[in-house]
Amino acid sequence: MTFLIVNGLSSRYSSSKGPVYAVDDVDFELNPGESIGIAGESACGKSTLGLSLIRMLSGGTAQGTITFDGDSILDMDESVFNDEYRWKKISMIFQGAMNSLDPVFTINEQFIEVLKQHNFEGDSKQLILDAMNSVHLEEHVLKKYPHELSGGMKQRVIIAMALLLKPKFVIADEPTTALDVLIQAQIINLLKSLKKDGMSIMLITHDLAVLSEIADKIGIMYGGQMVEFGSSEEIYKNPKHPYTQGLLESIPTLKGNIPKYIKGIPPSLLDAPTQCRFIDRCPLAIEKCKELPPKFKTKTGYVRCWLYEDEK
Ligand SMILES: Nc1ncnc2c1ncn2[C@@H]1O[C@H](COP(=O)(O)OP(=O)(O)OP(=O)(O)O)[C@@H](O)[C@H]1O
Repeated sequence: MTFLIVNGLSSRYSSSKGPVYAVDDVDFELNPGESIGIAGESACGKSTLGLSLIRMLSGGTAQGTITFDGDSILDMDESVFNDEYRWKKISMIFQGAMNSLDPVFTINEQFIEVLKQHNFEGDSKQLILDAMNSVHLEEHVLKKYPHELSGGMKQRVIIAMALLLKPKFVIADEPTTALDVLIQAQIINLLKSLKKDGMSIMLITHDLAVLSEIADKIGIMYGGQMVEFGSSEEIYKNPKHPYTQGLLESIPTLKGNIPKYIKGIPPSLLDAPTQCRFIDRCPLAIEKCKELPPKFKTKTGYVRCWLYEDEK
């Protein structure tokens, strides 16, 4: 029983240098209450994937199919999507949003403004209190201005804003970046408790270690493609793609393993994918990798790597 099915999703931006292949042919699906972690290096298309799901790509277009609760959301009129989906069923915590709180308004005024923008008619006070409650912030915080709050509290306010209309799916784009480690742990615990209450989360991060706490499934992005997708258990215990293996080996462990790093730089997204995106950095590359690998099925998902061709 899936509630979200993403199939062949490709998102492109136009730029002065030509199209940017920011997301290329991505598939994944989620069951109710399941959460997915999206990991990968900077500029590999993680935010673009999230923005495509909430239809907020600026300067870009998305193709393929996204089915949410049985509706094909890329085919919907913008007004229908806005009235019925955006913020109500699918919401997003944008990267760096805590720095965009308006310094001249109290937190309560900013909540009310958000509700106004959504044409909300109803008991706004109760809705705001519910959202504050779900992020464990006390009512008195509503009277404060952003500069009176710590970074962790501001991030909670941003999460509360995303939860205001009680969506069932929240995309959290790097919600712990720029917070110190203790606050990071608090925010991750908060996301965990939201998940426990039944919310599905897409957690976008470049930090694979953070994902283990939240994600039931993981998608590893590289050069705009999801090069591996599967259950988090499979990805952590039996990573298949050499890039996933490299990412996992780059995490420092308490056992004292020396973290390895992946040499080289990611490909330019200005070039359309015609061969394996990882070919220049892959220690296991073979001749066949000059062809674009399809998605080979794994136990719980797929891997885009020719090394798994025989396991079809
Ligand atoms: N509005 C835009 N117009 C043109 N290109 C864009 C636009 N937004 C992003 N890009 C490009 O698309 C590619 C993917 O960017 P994206 O922000 O999705 O990556 P990311 O994995 O989220 O990176 P980060 O971890 O640094 O946030 C990058 O090459 C980026 O420069």
